[in-house]
Amino acid sequence: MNIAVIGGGYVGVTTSVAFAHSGHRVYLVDNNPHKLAHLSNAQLPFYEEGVKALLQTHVDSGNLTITDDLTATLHHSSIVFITVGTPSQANGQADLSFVNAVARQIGQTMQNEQTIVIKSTVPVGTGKRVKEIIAMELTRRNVDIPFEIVSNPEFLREGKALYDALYPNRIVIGYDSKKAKAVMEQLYNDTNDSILFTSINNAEMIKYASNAFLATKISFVNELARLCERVDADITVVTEGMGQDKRISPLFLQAGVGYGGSCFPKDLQALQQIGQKYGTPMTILQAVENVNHTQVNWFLDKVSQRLGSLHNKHITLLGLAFKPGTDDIRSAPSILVISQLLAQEVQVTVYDPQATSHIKKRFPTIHCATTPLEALHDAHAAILVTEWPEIVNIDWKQAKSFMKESNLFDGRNALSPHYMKQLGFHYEGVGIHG
Ligand SMILES: NC(=O)c1ccc[n+]([C@@H]2O[C@H](COP(=O)([O-])OP(=O)(O)OC[C@H]3O[C@@H](n4cnc5c(N)ncnc54)[C@H](O)[C@@H]3O)[C@@H](O)[C@H]2O)c1
Ligand SMILES: O=c1ccn([C@@H]2O[C@H](COP(=O)(O)OP(=O)(O)O[C@H]3O[C@H](CO)[C@@H](O)[C@H](O)[C@H]3O)[C@@H](O)[C@H]2O)c(=O)[nH]1
Repeated sequence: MNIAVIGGGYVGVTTSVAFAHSGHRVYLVDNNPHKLAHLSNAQLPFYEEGVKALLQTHVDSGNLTITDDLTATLHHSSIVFITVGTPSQANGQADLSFVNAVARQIGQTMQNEQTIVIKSTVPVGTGKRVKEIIAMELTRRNVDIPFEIVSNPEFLREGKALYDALYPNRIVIGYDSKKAKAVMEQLYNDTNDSILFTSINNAEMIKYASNAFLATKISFVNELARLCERVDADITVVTEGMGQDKRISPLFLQAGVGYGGSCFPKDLQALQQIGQKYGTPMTILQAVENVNHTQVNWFLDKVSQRLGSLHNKHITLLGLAFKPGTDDIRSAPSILVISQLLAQEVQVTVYDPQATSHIKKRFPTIHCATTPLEALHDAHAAILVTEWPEIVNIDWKQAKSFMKESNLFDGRNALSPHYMKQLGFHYEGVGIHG
C-alpha cells in the first residue's frame, strides 16, 4: 500500500521504516529543515538502535521517500498517518496545534480518497475534531472527497522502538466505518498479533490509560521502597514476591529515581486535564505524580546525609538518558539531579554513552567525561541514574581506586549490593538499605 507518514520524530521515522520493511511504499513528511536534512541523508536526528541501518536500506531501495511536500505525498498515498508531537502546554493539557495544523493541511490539499490515521497520543475527542477540521476545509474548497478517520495509538518504547514497531505486542484500531476497518485490516493483514478493533474514543482512552497505569505501578513501588528502608525490608525482594502473582506481573515494578521520558510525564498531565474537563478528577494520578516529583529529592537526601554538606563536593552522574538505549533526555530524572546538585554548588561530572551532547546544551558548565572511569576520577560520590550496560558493567574495583571517596548511590538498583559492599563501597540503592 502507499502510505504517508506526517511527522519525522521517534514515532514517525520508526513507523515509516517498519512499514517500508513490510513492503509498503512510504512517504515520510517533516516540515523541520534540520530534521529533513538529516533524514534525507539517512541520518537519524536521535539515537535508536537499528533504525538508522533500516532507514538507509529503504531510502536506497526506493521504498521510503523523505520529503517536505505534503501535497505531492497525499497525491501518491491513500493512507495518512499523523505522527506529530503532542507536547504539554503550560497547564498540562496536550498541545494539539501540530495535529490540528496537519488536519487543516490535509483538508486544504487532498485530491483523492484518504484514510487518516492518528498515531500521535491525543485526548479523547481528537479524532472527532480532526474529522470536523478536514470536513470544514473540504467544504471551504467546495469539493466532496471521501475520507475516513482512524485512531491507531502507538505503544513503542524508546530503546526498543524498532522491535516494537516490527513486532507490536498489540494493535489497537479505533474506527467508525466499515470502510475504515477494511483498510486497516488490509494494512495489518500480515501480522500475527492481536488487533483490538474498537471505537475511536476507546482507542484514544486506551493509550493514556496504559501509560497512566504503568506510571502508577512505578510510583507505587517507589513509595513502597521508601517504606521498606524504614522497616528494614528490601523492595527488590518484596516486588519479586509480588510479581509472582500473575495478576500483578513482575514488569514495571523496578524501584528507582523515578520515571521520565517524552511520554509518561506529559501523558499523565494530559489525562488529568481530561479528567478535570469532564468533572472527574484523576486523584490517583495526582499521587503518582507527587511521588515521582519527590523521588529524586528523597534519593539526594540520602547522598547529603552520607556526605554531610554537598557544597564543593565532586559528584559523578552515571547515565543521563531517561532510560538505556536512547539519547532522549526529555523529562529525564538526571535533569532534576543535576539542577539540585548545581544549586548546592556541587562540582558535577557526567557520563552517558549517547546523551552528553544534549545535556551539555542544557548545563554548559558541567564536565562531560567520555568514559565512566574518567567521570569517576576524584569523585566523592557516584550516582547511577541510567542503567546502561556500559555503566552496570564498569570494572568497579578499578572505579573505586579512581574515586576520592567510595560512595556509590544506585538510583536504579542495577548493581549487586553484596558485591559492591564486598569491594569496599559505601553502597545505597532504592529501598534496599537495611
Ligand atoms: N517517543 C515515543 O516513544 C512515543 C511512543 C508512543 C507514542 N508517542 C506519541 O507520538 C507522537 C510523536 O512523538 P515523537 O516522540 O515522535 O515526537 P517528536 O517531537 O520526536 O517528532 C514530531 C515530528 O513532527 C514534525 N512536525 C510537526 N508539525 C509538522 C507538520 N505540520 N508537518 C510535518 N511534520 C511536522 C516535527 O518536526 C517533528 O520532527 C506524540 O503524540 C507522542 O506522545 C511517542
Ligand atoms: O519498572 C520500571 C519501568 C520503567 N521505569 C522508568 O519509566 C520510564 C519510562 O520507561 P519505558 O516505559 O520503558 O519507556 P518509554 O519509551 O517512555 O515508553 C512508554 O511510553 C511510550 C510513549 O507513550 C509508550 O509507547 C510505551 O508503551 C511506554 O512504555 C523510564 O524513565 C524508566 O526508567 C521505572 O522506573 N521502573
